Amino acid sequence: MKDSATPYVTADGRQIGGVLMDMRNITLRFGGVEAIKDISFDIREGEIRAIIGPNGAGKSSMLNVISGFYNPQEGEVWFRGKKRPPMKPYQVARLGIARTFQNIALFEGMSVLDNVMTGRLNHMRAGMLAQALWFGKAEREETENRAAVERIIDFLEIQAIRKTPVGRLPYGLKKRVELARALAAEPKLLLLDEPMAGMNVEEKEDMSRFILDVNDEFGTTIALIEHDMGVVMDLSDRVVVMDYGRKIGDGTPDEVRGNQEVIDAYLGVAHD
Ligand SMILES: Nc1ncnc2c1ncn2[C@@H]1O[C@H](COP(=O)(O)OP(=O)(O)OP(=O)(O)O)[C@@H](O)[C@H]1O
Repeated sequence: MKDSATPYVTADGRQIGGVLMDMRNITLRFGGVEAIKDISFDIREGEIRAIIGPNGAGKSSMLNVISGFYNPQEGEVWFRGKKRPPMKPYQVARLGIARTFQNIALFEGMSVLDNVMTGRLNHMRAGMLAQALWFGKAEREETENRAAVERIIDFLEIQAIRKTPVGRLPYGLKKRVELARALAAEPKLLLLDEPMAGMNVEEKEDMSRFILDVNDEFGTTIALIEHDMGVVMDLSDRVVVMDYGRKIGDGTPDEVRGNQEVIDAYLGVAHD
């Protein structure tokens, strides 16, 4: 089965490797509220992994633990075979974890190109003075960064709007620019917070295709939270189901669909 760490090839020919991220017995509290209760799951290299659950289940909290926004009171976060100590989000980003946000977080007055360039900040090493004087290493780095960003802009088919200020774009395209910016960081793990929220059917289809293409083309491991069940079941290799801060299901879309506790949670069956 796919729970062991043995690499395998999916039905559509994608390579799934060993464990990339391992969440072990995570508990997160806000005062008296236990948003996450002793949850363990892993994310494997090359996988598309979804976290689903009814409102208030703890999904955003979990994504925020993965991205370093919250540090859990209990449990361990392992990334690329190493236990990750409590960190700030920018330190987590440097480890190779990038994310998008539920409420788009772009610079509205800046062009698409400049927004995507901000995703490269972790790849800019030359000092400020060298950059200001524009020579040597700084110049090489700038050329490399521009080339990487242009590749992503082409890949996500946003060439036509590269000079447009983000504030003027329709919602679906802003979401795509946010994806581009996260990809510009060349992450090992890409976190998507409700990538389809607020989109129409056509925009959802486009976004689904881009998520699959990113995973396939760049081999990026993806973890996402999403409310649209059809999308989740179509895209994901495995799904974690949360309810009231607990994990109530974990497996392939088919396994999760057949899980009675999951069905009850979604139908709103009362808890004891
Ligand atoms: N910063 C916070 N302070 C206090 N309580 C919080 C905070 N963030 C989340 N919670 C609580 O933790 C629980 C889980 O919330 P969370 O937002 O993680 O759920 P969710 O599954 O993402 O919900 P939704 O689908 O509605 O976004 C809820 O009871 C929520 O009220």
